[in-house]
Amino acid sequence: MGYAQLVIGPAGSGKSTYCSSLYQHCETVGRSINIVNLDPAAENFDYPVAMDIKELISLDDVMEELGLGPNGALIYCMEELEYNLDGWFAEELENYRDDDYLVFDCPGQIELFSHVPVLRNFVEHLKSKNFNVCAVCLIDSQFITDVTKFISGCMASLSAMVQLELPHVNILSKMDLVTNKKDIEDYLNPEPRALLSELNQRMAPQFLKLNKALIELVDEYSMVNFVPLDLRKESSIQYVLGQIDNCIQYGEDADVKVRDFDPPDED
Ligand SMILES: Nc1nc2c(ncn2[C@@H]2O[C@H](COP(=O)(O)OP(=O)(O)OP(=O)(O)O)[C@@H](O)[C@H]2O)c(=O)[nH]1
Ligand SMILES: [Mg+2]
Repeated sequence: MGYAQLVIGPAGSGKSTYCSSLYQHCETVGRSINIVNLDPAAENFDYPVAMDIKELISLDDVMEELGLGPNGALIYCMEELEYNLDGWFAEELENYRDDDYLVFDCPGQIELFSHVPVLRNFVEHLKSKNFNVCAVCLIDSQFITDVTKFISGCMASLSAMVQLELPHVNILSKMDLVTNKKDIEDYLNPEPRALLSELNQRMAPQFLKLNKALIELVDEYSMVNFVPLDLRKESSIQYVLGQIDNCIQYGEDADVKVRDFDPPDED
């Protein structure tokens, strides 16, 4: 059984920075982790790249040779990855053992969840190779400043959830930039009724029914569950990682192993 995180979220939400902080954290605690770059446009990396989609295809080449714009070229690159799941990707994957832990740093384009089934098929492929996969969805805390933005963040996350059908950990990134913690706390574990009344105040009267439906949706899908992440704090990274590990049952077998080899009491 392998373990994998699929790190997703809007452009600039902090995915690559999260991956590199996670890598450093794991170095510190002596845990093995492999970060994979799935962004064909990525240029600089703050983490050692275990696998790189750019070895398969690069965005610049596609834009130049096919005359596509950046978003079209990205879709083309990701479809190329899909086409090579049993070829290039399977060969790369063979370098990893059964219990290895992979973290996929994805591109930020929303089209990847809303338009094309690439990531979904990618996930199915990982599952067929016996990986336990979890989606790690980053939302920039700077965007969650009022109820309308909060709902919009929830919807983005929900659309990924529905497309990918994966266990999901929602993360509020860049907590170091939040000066007034109180503003954010209202959204970390919000009361649906409080959200609704706030939303109703913000919107014109004809939206009352829609607001109610939206809040119910968010509530029923348990979307109102964001874990704050402050990369300055080792304890925060550790907590987030713990939540994700839990999701993919990482460490449960290891626990059993440790118990099996417990030395007998000496006295
Ligand atoms: N203050 C602060 N800045 C951050 C944090 N995480 C990311 N950033 C900054 O936000 C910007 C975007 O971060 P990235 O990690 O490149 O975001 P990304 O989601 O990988 O972006 P794309 O790959 O373009 O989709 C960079 O300038 C980062 O330095 C954080 O926790 N705190
Ligand atoms: Mg990135």
